[in-house]
Amino acid sequence: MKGDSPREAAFEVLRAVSADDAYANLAMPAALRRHELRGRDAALATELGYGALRGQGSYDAVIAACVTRPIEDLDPPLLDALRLGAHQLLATRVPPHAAVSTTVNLVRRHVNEGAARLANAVLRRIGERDLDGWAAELAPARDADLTGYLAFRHAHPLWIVRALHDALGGDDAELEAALRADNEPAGVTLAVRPGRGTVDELVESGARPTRWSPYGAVVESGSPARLAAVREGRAGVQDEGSQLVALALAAAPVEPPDERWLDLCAGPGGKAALLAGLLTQTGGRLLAVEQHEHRARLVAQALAGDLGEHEVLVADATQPNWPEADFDRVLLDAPCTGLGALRRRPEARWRRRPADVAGLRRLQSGLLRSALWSVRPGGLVAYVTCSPHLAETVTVVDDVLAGRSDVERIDARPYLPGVPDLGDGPDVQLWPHRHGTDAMYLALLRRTE
Ligand SMILES: C[S@@+](CC[C@H](N)C(=O)[O-])C[C@H]1O[C@@H](n2cnc3c(N)ncnc32)[C@H](O)[C@@H]1O
Repeated sequence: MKGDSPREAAFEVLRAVSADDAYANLAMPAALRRHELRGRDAALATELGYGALRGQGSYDAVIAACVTRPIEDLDPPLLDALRLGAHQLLATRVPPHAAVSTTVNLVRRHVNEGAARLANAVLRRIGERDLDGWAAELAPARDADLTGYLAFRHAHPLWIVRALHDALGGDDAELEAALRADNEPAGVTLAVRPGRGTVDELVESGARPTRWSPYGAVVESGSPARLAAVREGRAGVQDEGSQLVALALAAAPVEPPDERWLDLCAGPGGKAALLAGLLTQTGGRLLAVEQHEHRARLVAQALAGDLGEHEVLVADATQPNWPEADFDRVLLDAPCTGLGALRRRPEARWRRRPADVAGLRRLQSGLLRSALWSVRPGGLVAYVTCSPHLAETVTVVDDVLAGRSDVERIDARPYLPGVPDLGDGPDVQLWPHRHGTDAMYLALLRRTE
């Protein structure tokens, strides 16, 4: 049993995701702890579990081609085990006989002997082709329908492939690179709280500095909680793209005074902590607003050791209860589909629905109006999403600015110094395949009157 603990852990995570709607990035660490997995065993469990979840749509199509009944009629634990087996056969270097026998054993333990026999037959059929072979059999032809082919080959729902295609301006080669990057595990990036922690300290503990953010460092292996700076609140987990967009808001010029900053959607507080740290150095005050009480508590925790003035307010930011035009800089890190962070959330692509976009877009527009209402003439608003979907990015900003003459869209690119491949501006779209960051979007807006 002990030797197979990585597969047990991966299987438990798949079960938690499909039966209980769990988030894999929370379920996996818990499963690793339960099975006391570390080092290579933990890495194997994570690769198998996350890989099976990322590839689920395509693996289900392959499994469906190898069984005679609809896959919805399969016992759910059997289906999850088959997904785990399909991933090992089609996307890892696990020898096929090991992929089959370990999966069959899982099914025997968790379902029954009859299901184990079925699993054995299905997995042998799956192993008759590699992923390209299955794509040739099940996906549209690459030449006839590129997005349909890529959706299968790189395991993304078609609507997401289309959204990324549009956001990349229709560049087919880049689209494939973007899809591939979503399937690459992302390292854990930390941000030090300015004035409280230093990147040198993280580097001395084995992390490597991020390429562009002067506050970031990447932890290649092990839990970040082992670092004293993280345990003591002087650094926190934050993607480099998130750091860069918050830093851009802080770097763009504003005529003094420049001392009242607002974070409209602050939970869980990563960007608020970065902004509060910067404000401590120049003197100023941060108001961090968050609608959900439990997330507001996380913001308060993130800001706990901050030496500057700050306040955390639980409120709906579409209904501001603070004075109009009272802030010099406003960050709106809007709730979004999260399509820019798919590499960190293995199951998210199959859970999100295209219908989510319209509701979010309405909320994003309402929040952006509040942000512009809150900022004083001459002040700046950063509209940020961790999604590159045009309906959540450029379109929201275009819609809200339409017919308004009191807001100027400024070129955000100079405020991400050194970052290459930022396109024609004025907005910035970061990409995992170009920048190694999450796909953060940033529009910088100045109130002119
Ligand atoms: C993308 S997250 C923000 C991430 C955060 N800026 C960070 O760096 O840690 C969006 C947040 O907005 C909050 N939110 C959603 N609707 C809101 C509203 N109407 N007013 C205030 N906060 C809202 C969500 O609860 C969520 O915590």
